[in-house]
Amino acid sequence: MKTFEQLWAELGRKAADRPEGSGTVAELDAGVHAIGKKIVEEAAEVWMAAEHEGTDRTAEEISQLLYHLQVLMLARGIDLDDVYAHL
Ligand SMILES: N=c1c2ncn([C@@H]3O[C@H](COP(=O)(O)OP(=O)(O)OP(=O)(O)O)[C@@H](O)[C@H]3O)c2ncn1[C@@H]1O[C@H](COP(=O)(O)O)[C@@H](O)[C@H]1O
Repeated sequence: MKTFEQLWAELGRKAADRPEGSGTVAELDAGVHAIGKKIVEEAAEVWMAAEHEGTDRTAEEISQLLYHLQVLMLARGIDLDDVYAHL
């Protein structure tokens, strides 16, 4: 288990160190357009899970959506504080 902030720190390190086999590095290399499509796909899966599946499945889909949102933030150079400023 990890928190949103712990995942953010981990993904930041992956983006900087670019370790072999990292899905995050591959997704960053695919670019903002591809990451955006992944976000839309995961958002739809969150919606479907919330309507038709259980709490655990919905939480899992939400975690994947949060992951892809963080990858997009890295791709666009957006920090947590940039987002928190709008909450
Ligand atoms: N939390 C996640 C995470 N959530 C979602 N995903 C990715 O998003 C995909 C979503 O799963 P789906 O089943 O919806 O997608 P799919 O269509 O079956 O898979 P794809 O064909 O799209 O890859 C997964 O296959 C992962 O590629 C994640 N990939 C990585 N992480 C975490 O990110 C960290 C860094 O990961 P790496 O960069 O891969 O080392 C690690 O702590 C990981 O646990």
